[in-house]
Amino acid sequence: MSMEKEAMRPSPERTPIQSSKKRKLTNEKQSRHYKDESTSDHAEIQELRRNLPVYGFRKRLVESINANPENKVLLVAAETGSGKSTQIPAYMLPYTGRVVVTQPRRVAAVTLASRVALEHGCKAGQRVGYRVRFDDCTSTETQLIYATDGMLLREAMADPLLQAYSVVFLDECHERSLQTDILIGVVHGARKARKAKQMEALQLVLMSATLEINKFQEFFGHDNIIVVEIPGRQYPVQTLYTKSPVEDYMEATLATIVQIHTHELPGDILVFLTGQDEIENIARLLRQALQEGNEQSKQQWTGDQVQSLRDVQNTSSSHSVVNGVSICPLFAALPPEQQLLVFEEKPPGCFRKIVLATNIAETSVTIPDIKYVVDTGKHKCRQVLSTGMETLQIHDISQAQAAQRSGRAGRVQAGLCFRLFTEEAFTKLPEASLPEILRVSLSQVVLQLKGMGIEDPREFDFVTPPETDGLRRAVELLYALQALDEKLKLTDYGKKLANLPLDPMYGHLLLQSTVYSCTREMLTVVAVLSSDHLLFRPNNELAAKAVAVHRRFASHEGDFPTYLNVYNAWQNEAIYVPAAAGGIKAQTKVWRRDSTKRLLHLDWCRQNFVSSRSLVRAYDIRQQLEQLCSSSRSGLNIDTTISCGKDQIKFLKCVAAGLFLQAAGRQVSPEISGSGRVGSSHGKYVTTMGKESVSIHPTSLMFGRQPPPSWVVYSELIATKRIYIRGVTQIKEEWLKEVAPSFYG
Ligand SMILES: Nc1ncnc2c1ncn2[C@@H]1O[C@H](COP(=O)(O)OP(=O)(O)OP(=O)(O)O)[C@@H](O)[C@H]1O
Repeated sequence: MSMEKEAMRPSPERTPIQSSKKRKLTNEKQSRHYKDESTSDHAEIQELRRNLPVYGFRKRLVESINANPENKVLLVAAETGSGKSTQIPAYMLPYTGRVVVTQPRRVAAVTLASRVALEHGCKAGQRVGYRVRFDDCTSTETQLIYATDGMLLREAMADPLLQAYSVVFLDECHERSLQTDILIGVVHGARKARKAKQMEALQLVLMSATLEINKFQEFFGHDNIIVVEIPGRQYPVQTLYTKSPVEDYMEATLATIVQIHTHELPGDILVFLTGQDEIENIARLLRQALQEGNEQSKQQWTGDQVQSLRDVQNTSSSHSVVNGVSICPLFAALPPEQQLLVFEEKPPGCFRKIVLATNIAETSVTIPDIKYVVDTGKHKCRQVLSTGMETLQIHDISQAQAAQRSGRAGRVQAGLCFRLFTEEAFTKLPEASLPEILRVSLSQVVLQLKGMGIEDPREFDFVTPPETDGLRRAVELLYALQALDEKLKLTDYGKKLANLPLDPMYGHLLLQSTVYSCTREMLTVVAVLSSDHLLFRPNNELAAKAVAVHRRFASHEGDFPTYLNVYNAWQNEAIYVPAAAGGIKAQTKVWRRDSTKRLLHLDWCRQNFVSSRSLVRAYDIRQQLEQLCSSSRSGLNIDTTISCGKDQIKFLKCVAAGLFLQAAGRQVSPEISGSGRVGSSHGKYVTTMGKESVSIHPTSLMFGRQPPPSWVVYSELIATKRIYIRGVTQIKEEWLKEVAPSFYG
């Protein structure tokens, strides 16, 4: 791609967004997450807070929430970076009981809590804390909780009146995430119920930079809301467009990063890509470009070492420093502690950070020192096909998302946003994103609503009601899982499913393990499925070695038994001590005393081309699921030690029983069989639900297996140019009738 610098220059008529007031705080002293209060410049942080646009509105905001006898809903619309998420909830603290602020994403909830704790002179978990799936960092003294929307929804299942809270803030409402949308209805219901019972009023605040005020006026009623619009932003962000459409946005991304790096002033770069694959590819190409650049002009880029950050496995998705440039990936599947590395200061000798992120960095997060944003204008989002199957596909973003992305610059200094599309293309983007409720499978939501006692989901107060077809499909799925009875009431089994923080299908897989006596094994499989890809395949000369090493884990039966083999091998051959129990230091101590020649966790992972992060995350999730399953409070009371041992059939039947709705049979194409290539990796399968034609994904161990399995179940569908299945395990067709007679009988 030829992307001339001139093409990216701002045209005179494009005036950058103006700051309401010039601020002259230097960014060197910006405090970082997790920095102890004693070492931070508290006075400077307080001055920063006073300089935020929302500060002048604090009295009005507090009064709107506090002196609000009619209990109206407050809508706050203010620019990105103006202080909504960090300041407004905290303004309420002296005047109210417990406050919860929801975020669509966990990284935002965690980093906001850390930042606000720092601003208030405490540590996360004290007065300010967070709650995200599999991680509760709150205590009895916590008054301000940042939580993912999913976590608050889960709390509402146990406490529909949300009695623990005085004020609920729903942040980033413009995103219309499924859980936030449902929460709006749930909190609305809780408010009415509390009023009817003459209990303390529950205050509700909706916040966003790009709030569709009309939509919410319609929902709550014009007279029931107070709108506070706060103008101005802290620092200006100049937006630049390409002169003509780019042909290949990956190429354009790389060229733009290199262009910024070589021609623009110091400042960190945040790049929005669609997923892990793209991030890893750009990271690899960037490392090459930086190394080559260094060969050509050593004097231009200081620092000449390729180094890895401490404790981080050197894989293509790891943080790495090349010639003084730190390359940091940020995507949802990265374990939380890896995600947080992005927010840390650059290592010594490093003068620029380049963050390669998915849309998890799009809202609510402040990555200090970001001056440049590169926006591909794309994201990956879930979409239900007409057959009811859910896929992940790449789509254009909305104008609201583009505004959020550019808002990640200009938070601690003036910024520049490079949009890799034309201005005309921008005007053609939809103003707001299509609410997630219209795009995704609703089975989990229907299960949650039923768990909250809402018998008929059609009667729920939806901001945007889902399509009847979507609801019908969700109810059918839950009925097929026997979570609902003939009258569509939640069964006891359904209650158990609703208590698991898992997709209903994975929850079902886990609960089926009690029937097939393989709970120990299935806990591991479900934990691995909730983590990320375990096996790491490098894109370089080590690829063949990795394939050979992986062979020892490979099970002829497919991906699930292979996951189990990897996890069990790690448990037997590696020494791992979780951070809470002493981490690396404790591991090294055990290792010194160990006579069995086990390897340290990271060494084992490196040697076996296994992602250390995915294993640690799977380990954490497994621990928590195990606790939940065995506790009587959850109503599950499962013996988590029951194992099928070497009885592979029990294990495979359980996989079939858990995923019977995701089964596919092999379709032998005549032309392929005619050419004698029966069973080649080109083999296609047809799903039993929806009769979709699918292929095995190349990352599955089943890809290209000879002979190919006749019947499989799968954990995931991926749609690119064709539809692929991943997490593929071989089953027998006759098992389907045995394990799900009411469906296949
Ligand atoms: N971790 C951090 N490090 C440094 N400064 C921060 C940090 N978090 C927040 N800030 C400062 O506080 C400002 C306000 O952040 P806040 O997240 O409250 O804004 P916001 O209005 O909620 O933005 P958005 O709509 O993008 O979520 C930022 O612009 C930045 O100047």
